[in-house]
Amino acid sequence: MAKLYFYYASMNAGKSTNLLQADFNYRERGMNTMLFTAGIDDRFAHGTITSRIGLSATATPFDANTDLLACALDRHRTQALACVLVDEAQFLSAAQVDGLARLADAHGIPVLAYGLRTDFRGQLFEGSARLLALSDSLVEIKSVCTCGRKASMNLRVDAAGHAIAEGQQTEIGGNDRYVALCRRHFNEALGR
Ligand SMILES: Nc1ncnc2c1ncn2[C@@H]1O[C@H](COP(=O)(O)OP(=O)(O)O)[C@@H](O)[C@H]1O
Ligand SMILES: Cc1cn([C@H]2C[C@H](O)[C@@H](COP(=O)(O)O)O2)c(=O)[nH]c1=O
Ligand SMILES: [Zn+2]
Repeated sequence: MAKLYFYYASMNAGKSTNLLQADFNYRERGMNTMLFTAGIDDRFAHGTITSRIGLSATATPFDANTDLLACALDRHRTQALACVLVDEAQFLSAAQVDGLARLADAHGIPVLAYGLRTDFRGQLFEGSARLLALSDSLVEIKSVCTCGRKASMNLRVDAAGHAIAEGQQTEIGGNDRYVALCRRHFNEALGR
C-alpha cells in the first residue's frame, strides 16, 4: 500500500536536500517523479526547489487554488509516477493534504511531503497540522541549536537580529529572517 510521509523539521535542517536526494534516487533507477513547491517561495526562482547545499530541481508551483491530486493524476496518465514529492508542505491547505492522502490510498502513488512543523510563534501551520494528523509515517529531520540541543523552533528576526513575536504567519525568507533554535533558547529570545 502506498503511504503518505511527512518529513518535518525546523528551517535550515536539510528538508530540501533530503527531498532532492530522494527524487534523484527514484530517477536514477529509471522511475518518474513529480515535484511540487510553494509558488510564493521566490527566494531562489519560482517553481524551483533549491537547497542551501547547492542542489536544485524544477517543480510545479502550488498555491491555494492548486488541485495537486488532479495535477498528479494528469501527469500519471502520460508518465507513470513512482512518487510525488512536495516541498514547503506547511503552506498546503488541509484539503490539499486530503488530496495527497487520496493519491496514496486510491491511486497507489506514494507521497513524500517536506515542511516546517511550526511557525515563528510556535503554532502549527495548516498543512503541517493535517499532515501530522494523516500521515502513515512521521519523520523528523534534526538539526542543532547553538547550544547543541535539537533545534525544533523557528525564531523570526528583524534586520538587526531582534526577535519578532507578532506578525503574519507567512513571511518568505531565509537565514537572514529566521534562526532555528531549541525550545529553551527560542523562549528566552522571546523573553518568556
Ligand atoms: N556547503 C555546504 N556543505 C554541507 N552542508 C551545507 C552546505 N551549505 C549548507 N549546508 C547545510 O544544509 C542544510 C540546509 O539544507 P536545506 O535543504 O536548504 O534546508 P531546509 O530545506 O530544511 O531549509 C543545513 O544543515 C546546512 O548546514
Ligand atoms: C518559521 C516560518 C517560516 N516561514 C517561511 C520562511 C521560508 O520562506 C519558508 C521555510 O523555508 P525552508 O528553509 O525551506 O524551511 O517558510 C513563514 O512564512 N512563516 C514562519 O513562521
Ligand atoms: Zn539552544
